[in-house]
Amino acid sequence: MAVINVNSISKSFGKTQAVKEVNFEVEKGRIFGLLGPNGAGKTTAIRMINHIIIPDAGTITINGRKASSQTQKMIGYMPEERGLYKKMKVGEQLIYLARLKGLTYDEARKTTRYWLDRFDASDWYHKKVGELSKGMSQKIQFIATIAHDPDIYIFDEPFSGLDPINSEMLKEIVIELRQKDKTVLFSTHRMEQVEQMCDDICLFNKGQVVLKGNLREIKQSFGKNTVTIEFQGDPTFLDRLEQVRINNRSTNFAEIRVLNGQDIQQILQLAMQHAEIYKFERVEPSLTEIFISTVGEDNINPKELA
Ligand SMILES: Nc1ncnc2c1ncn2[C@@H]1O[C@H](COP(=O)(O)OP(=O)(O)OP(=O)(O)O)[C@@H](O)[C@H]1O
Repeated sequence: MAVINVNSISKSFGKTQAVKEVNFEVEKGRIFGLLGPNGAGKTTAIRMINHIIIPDAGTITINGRKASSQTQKMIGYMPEERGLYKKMKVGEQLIYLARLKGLTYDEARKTTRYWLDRFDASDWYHKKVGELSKGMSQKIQFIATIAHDPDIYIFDEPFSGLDPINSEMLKEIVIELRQKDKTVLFSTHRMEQVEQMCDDICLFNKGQVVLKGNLREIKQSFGKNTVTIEFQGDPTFLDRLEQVRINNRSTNFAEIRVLNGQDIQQILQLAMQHAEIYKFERVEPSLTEIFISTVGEDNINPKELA
């Protein structure tokens, strides 16, 4: 039985259909990524799973029980809009929130100390939340979500605002949750995080699911019609390639998706005429490429895909 079962849910706000007949399942002990361009309906779906808003149609079950204020208690939920009490001190706030989730004072204090220490944030115990930077309060919000040790976690854009060190720390903790057989669903625009963490994904576009399943299988199904190239020299030869789409381009690297039967050998030959080639490899497409080819370039602001 799936831990989270989303069955044909729809939701409109006035004339905007935010979510349209969406289905997906999240299995126990797995990390599930919810992806999609801005406005695709991810947060609306997440709010429905957390019973913050109610679907116009369709059903959601959590561990087999219809989503309700009761199932809300089974979930550690970090919403997109971060809500901490700015005037309260970090330590007392985390203890207060953990106690609301049912922990005794001693348990709440112990877990607060543990997680602040894990995030190198023990010094903040007596600081007011209002004095923290965006990234610092993001970490506190994350601790508040996980400290009571629920079995299900839902994070809406957990990496936004975090520097690379803290993103890495958060990633490690999410992977640890899976090792403890916890179930995690999170939304993100950070494709590299998804590639490194997720077992399964669901890609939304315009309120509908356009791609879902096991990440490994999805990548395999796209075939090895992509090359990555590392080179030294003038990168403008890349602009001369026809019938390709270039992603993840930098001064000495590019990921080239080969379209319409373009010959990979010709790409190599052209590259060798203009640059010193360090590496030329035929690979499965990156998730960025899968995202763009599925959703369509017109629907994406490139800045969305970090
Ligand atoms: N409370 C609301 N009232 C009116 N429209 C809303 C409301 N919430 C969401 N929408 C609309 O529903 C659509 C889906 O929004 P949603 O926030 O679910 O997208 P998202 O995929 O989470 O986007 P992003 O990646 O930008 O966070 C958008 O067109 C948005 O304007």
